[in-house]
Amino acid sequence: MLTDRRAILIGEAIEKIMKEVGTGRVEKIPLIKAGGRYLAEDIIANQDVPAFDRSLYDGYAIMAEDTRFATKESPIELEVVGHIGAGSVFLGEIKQYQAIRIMTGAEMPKGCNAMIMLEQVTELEKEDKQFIVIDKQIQINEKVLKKGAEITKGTLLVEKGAQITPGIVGLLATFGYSEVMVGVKPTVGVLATGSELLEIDEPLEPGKIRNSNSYMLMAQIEKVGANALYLGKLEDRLDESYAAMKKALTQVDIVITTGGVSVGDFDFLPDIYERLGAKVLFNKIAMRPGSVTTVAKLGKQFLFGLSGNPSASFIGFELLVRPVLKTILGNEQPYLVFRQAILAEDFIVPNAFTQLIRTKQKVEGTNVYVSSNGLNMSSSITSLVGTDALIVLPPCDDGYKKGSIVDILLLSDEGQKINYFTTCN
Ligand SMILES: Nc1nc2c(c(=O)[nH]1)N[C@H]1C(S)=C(S)[C@@H](COP(=O)(O)OP(=O)(O)OC[C@H]3O[C@@H](n4cnc5c(N)ncnc54)[C@H](O)[C@@H]3O)O[C@H]1N2
Ligand code: MOO
Ligand SMILES: [Mg+2]
Repeated sequence: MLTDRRAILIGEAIEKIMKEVGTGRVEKIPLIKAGGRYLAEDIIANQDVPAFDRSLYDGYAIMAEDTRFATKESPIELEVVGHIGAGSVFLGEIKQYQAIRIMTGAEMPKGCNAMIMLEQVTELEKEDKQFIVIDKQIQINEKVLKKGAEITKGTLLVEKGAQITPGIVGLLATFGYSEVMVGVKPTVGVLATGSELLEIDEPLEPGKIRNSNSYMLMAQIEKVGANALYLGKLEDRLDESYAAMKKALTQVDIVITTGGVSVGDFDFLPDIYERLGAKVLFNKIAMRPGSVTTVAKLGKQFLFGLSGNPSASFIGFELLVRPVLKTILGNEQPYLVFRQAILAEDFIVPNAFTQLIRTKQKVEGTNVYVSSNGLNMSSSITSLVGTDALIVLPPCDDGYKKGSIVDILLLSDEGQKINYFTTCN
């Protein structure tokens, strides 16, 4: 069926969608499961770090004043009256010209205000007593990490919305968070449409193809951090497809469909949205691939009608679904990271729609070069392999020449090996 379609700009499409995203639910989960999730609470220091003055090295805790006149010519001797490792506390009293043998991380004994490393003293034994000889002046607080030197109680450590990186996990553990509040993972159902579709384990038949989009989309959903649910594939039959969609809406938070969203005789998604009474936010975007991408809302639930063409489906997800899922998960910066790069080939075909070209970045020195990663067609699947960014070419009558500076959207955070074998010389 033919429906009225007005292509809107990608930016407008994203705005329309993002206006409709409510805040996600939150839950408390064990820290061990929290990596990669998004904080639903500010983390505030509930103690000083360190919580006590700590020795930074293995050696001797001393009173710095005792070394005031120590020199190579007239070194001083301190008697060693105790011995502690990390985790132990010296409970005695230290007097003038005494020292405590102390290990890295141990709490500084009361009365001691500096430490000296093992390598910097000479150890002596006299009449069954242990002594150290020091031949230089030691400053107050030398080699001691003072209580609160890193963080003082009450400091805001990490803001709500941050992704819990391994570093943040370490921080949370330091402050005793065995559980942490995070955004709940939405469940996203994937429903493929098309009478041509076979299951992936079925042998090919004439005119048929395997349902690759569902699996690709589920991997994209999981990569973002949401839960993916495979809802199967549908024949291009309106009544059955409508019933399947109704059922899907009871099973998941968001439904993504692929295919059946254009103007063909068997493209039933527009009719399904109408029958459901869903609010269609838009049904055409001035982008290629993915121009037919349609997004609707039924109550609080999003229905993403992605194109059936694999590259279009992939890009529709990254540009439109990803920010919604990230926002629901609690991320306040849900968009793809963008940077600039140099075009390594001509794109001189004029296009009224923004082109999004799959690319694999080539880094040479400080320059990043981009060109099409294989077949630049909506139907292409192989161009998605190795793709680590999308080149964004807004409409332009003259197209784009090799050497132009263009925007790219990053899809991967994988880097390149750097040369670790250099020095500053
Ligand atoms: N007269 C017009 N025809 C088309 C237009 C148009 O504006 N006027 N738009 C074209 C564009 S652009 C695209 S993109 C496609 C989008 O079509 P649909 O989203 O309706 O998708 P289908 O027609 O169902 O399938 C398109 C293509 O993708 C293959 N496909 C579908 N599902 C899967 C899947 N799960 N895994 C792998 N491949 C899949 C399907 O076999 C088709 O080849 O419409 C153009 N036509
Ligand atoms: O939507 Mo189509 O992908 O523009 O080729
Ligand atoms: Mg179609």
